[in-house]
Amino acid sequence: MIIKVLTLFPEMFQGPLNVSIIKNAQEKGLLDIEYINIRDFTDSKHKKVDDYPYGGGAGMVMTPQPIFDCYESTIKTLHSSSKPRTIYCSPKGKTFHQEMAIEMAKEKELVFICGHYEGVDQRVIDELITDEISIGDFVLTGGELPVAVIIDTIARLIPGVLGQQESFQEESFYSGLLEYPHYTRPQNFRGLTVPSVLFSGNHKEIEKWRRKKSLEITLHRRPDLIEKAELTEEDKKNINAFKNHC
Ligand SMILES: Cc1cccc(C(=O)NCC2(NC(=O)c3cccc4nocc34)CCCC2)c1
Repeated sequence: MIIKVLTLFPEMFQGPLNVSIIKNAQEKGLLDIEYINIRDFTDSKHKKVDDYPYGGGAGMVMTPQPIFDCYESTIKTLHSSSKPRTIYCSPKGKTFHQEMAIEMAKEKELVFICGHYEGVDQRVIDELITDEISIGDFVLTGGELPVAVIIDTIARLIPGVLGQQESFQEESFYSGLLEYPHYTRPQNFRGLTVPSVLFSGNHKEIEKWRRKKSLEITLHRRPDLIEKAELTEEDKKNINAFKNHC
């Protein structure tokens, strides 16, 4: 997959997308991420990329010219004849969730445009953007971190990016429930012990315990996920038992 990120701050991405699994994916050639600095495309002699908002008000707005020129130059380097999927992260966007990551991971090429200050001139969104996406309801200083989050969720879905072991984790998410508690060595840490079922070697019992813990945690913290999950008869019995105990 080829990803182009149009941003004023390419350095913002050097940390999160240059380590571990995502770095590995790029080294394996499964993913090619290029950062293009929008500032390199401004035609103002003072390198201006933002300006005061028409109609007044606080803050600055990113001007359209550098973004349009940066975008047009970028898509020339892409292979798809049609206009590529172009994502703008913003508080007004559709709330991001795993299904959207799965759908985007099927694309061969993706372009991200990062807003900063108060955002981009609306004409950028109207003319260039195919998907306006939000990662949640909170205030940020810029749209770079949301782009990094979305790239992370997509990259791990590209075949070959996750090792055998990690991709197994993938399955657990699709159960639609929150994960059971994880434990590792030592068995007794400062007197804090690990549930004994995990040493029983009885994989059926261990699976039952894990499923029960997932249901319990999900019921308490994200009951909305229970509605959507595929539940067995045993799951429903366990849920009723939890509800009766509460
Ligand atoms: C609830 C709310 C209301 C009004 C403004 C803001 C706000 O944070 N405005 C600042 C910007 N925020 C985001 O881009 C941004 C923020 C949050 C989630 C996101 N998911 O994608 C992009 C996201 C917009 C231009 C530059 C940064 C937030």
